[in-house]
Amino acid sequence: MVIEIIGVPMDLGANRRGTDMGPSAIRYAGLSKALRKMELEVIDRGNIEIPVPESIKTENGNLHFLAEISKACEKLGNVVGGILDRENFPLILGGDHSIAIGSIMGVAQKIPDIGLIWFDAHGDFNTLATSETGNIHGMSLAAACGRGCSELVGIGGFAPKIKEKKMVIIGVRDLDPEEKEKLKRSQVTVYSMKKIDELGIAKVVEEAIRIAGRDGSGVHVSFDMDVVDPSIASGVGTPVTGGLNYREAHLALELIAEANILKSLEMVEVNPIEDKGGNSTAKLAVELITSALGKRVF
Ligand SMILES: NC(=[NH2+])NCCC[C@H](N)C(=O)O
Ligand SMILES: [Mn+2]
Ligand SMILES: [Mn+2]
Repeated sequence: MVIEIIGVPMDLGANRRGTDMGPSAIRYAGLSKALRKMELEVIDRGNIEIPVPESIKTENGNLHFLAEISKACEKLGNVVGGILDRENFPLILGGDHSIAIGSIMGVAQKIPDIGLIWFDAHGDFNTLATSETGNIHGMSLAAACGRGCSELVGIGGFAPKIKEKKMVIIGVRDLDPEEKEKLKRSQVTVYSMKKIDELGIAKVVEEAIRIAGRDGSGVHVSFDMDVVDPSIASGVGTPVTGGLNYREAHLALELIAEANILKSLEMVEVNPIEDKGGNSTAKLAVELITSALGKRVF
């Protein structure tokens, strides 16, 4: 399998600077080398250009950097589509989670009935009406469902990107009040940390694979590093205690690899500025990517 890496140095969707350095941090942690060691062929396509230099504030009403994020997402979607056209595997490095709108545009365009497994401490199910921050990284899942403003929802010229029935969120523990109500009324399946405590991560992932991977069309995995507990993933912009432990995170991705359903993968929200020890979060991201791509303990 040929893995094509594409970085998205984006932090305009978050309230804290630093996730724009995520792609560098993950590359520096040895991503290509780790993949080549698994005998995968790797092509690094570099980064998507973000249309705004870091210090310029062009805040757009209550949706910060809407135009810039939409533009970058559209570009990303086209690059991801191209990778799939070449029958290669898109590995997308974030960047804050707003970029998922672009990744999902690209995969859904090429694989119309694709499912989605979204690992996150958050729901990212806000719209302008419910967001308390105006940050687009808290709205990207909603946008993929066709909920929210047309500039986000309509990226790539089609909506919704994926049917809610084929979307699963794993690891949630921090929802805004109205976001929670909206998510409850949606058809998205949500496995909160409580559910993981009760059922165990293996059972949860097995069910997620069944729901998102139904009809054999494959899944896109969007992995927000803040789903992992901050004690081992400190380098994220919006940490929340009570997350997945080291083995739970690996097992989840090992099971997805074993199910042979993964069509594309994105790792987002790595923020090396916040990291508490030697780029450890990016190193963990590299390890988790290898698990998702089939590395086995035994
Ligand atoms: N991808 C993320 N880390 N999202 C965090 C979102 C936090 C909060 N719910 C918001 O709307 O701003
Ligand atoms: Mn997220
Ligand atoms: Mn999150």
